[in-house]
Amino acid sequence: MTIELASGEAQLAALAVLAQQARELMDAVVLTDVDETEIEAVTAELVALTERLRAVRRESTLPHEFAPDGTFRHLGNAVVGACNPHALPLEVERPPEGGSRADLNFRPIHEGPPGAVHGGVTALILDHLLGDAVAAAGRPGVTGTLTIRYKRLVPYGRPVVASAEATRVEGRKTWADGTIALPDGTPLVEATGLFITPETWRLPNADEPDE
Ligand SMILES: CCCCCCCCCCCCCCCC(=O)SCCNC(=O)CCNC(=O)[C@H](O)C(C)(C)COP(=O)(O)OP(=O)(O)OC[C@H]1O[C@@H](n2cnc3c(N)ncnc32)[C@H](O)[C@@H]1OP(=O)(O)O
Repeated sequence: MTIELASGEAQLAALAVLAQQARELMDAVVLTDVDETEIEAVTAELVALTERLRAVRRESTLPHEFAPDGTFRHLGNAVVGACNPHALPLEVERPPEGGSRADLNFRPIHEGPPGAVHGGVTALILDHLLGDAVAAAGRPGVTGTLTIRYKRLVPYGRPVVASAEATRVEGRKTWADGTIALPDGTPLVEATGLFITPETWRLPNADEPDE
């Protein structure tokens, strides 16, 4: 059985709480050291819980939309979606001086090299943040290219700061730079991306170079 995507805000709020619990479950799974009997018992309970959630299904994840308060949101997004357990979720701010930034804390579930965050995970975060920065500059687009320079291992369990800004516009193409850094500003990962506004998103002045 499927239902329409339009859902009440109470259901979405409950779903966000469920997604957070699912994140805590994932964190518990990667760190648990209980014995195999307990693992099997928990697994059996999870099978039953999974089937309860599957009883009524959407046809796709929660969409890009405007919330009742007028803010734009994408609750099903893999990076920022409060209702998507895969999402950190990243809480992106747009400072008055421009660009985009987010305080974040990676977790053991994000491990790549021993004791550090997987490079694909930091690339995911920077892809989104650079994309948000070009959107904040009025040039929303999809990633054409993303270049990452890994300068130091990224720790999990410690606060880090991600930031990005649009740097150049040329027709439908917009470039952005970004970093993930320690709170003292020490850069850990740097990124440069080219974002392209698809023809179907055509902006009124998209063919006019801004420079
Ligand atoms: C409703 C939503 C609202 C959103 C509001 C904001 C929300 C808040 C922020 C969200 C932030 C999300 C951030 C995550 C963003 C992803 O992760 S998006 C997912 C990853 N990216 C993709 O899947 C893109 C897949 N590729 C495509 O869709 C198409 O190839 C593209 C990129 C739209 C280009 O197609 P096209 O428009 O047909 O391009 P085309 O006319 O051939 O070329 C145009 C120009 O771009 C160049 N170009 C084309 N492709 C490339 C490329 N890959 N590399 C370099 N140059 C290229 C061409 O050389 C050409 O250059 P010029 O000759 O004009 O100098």
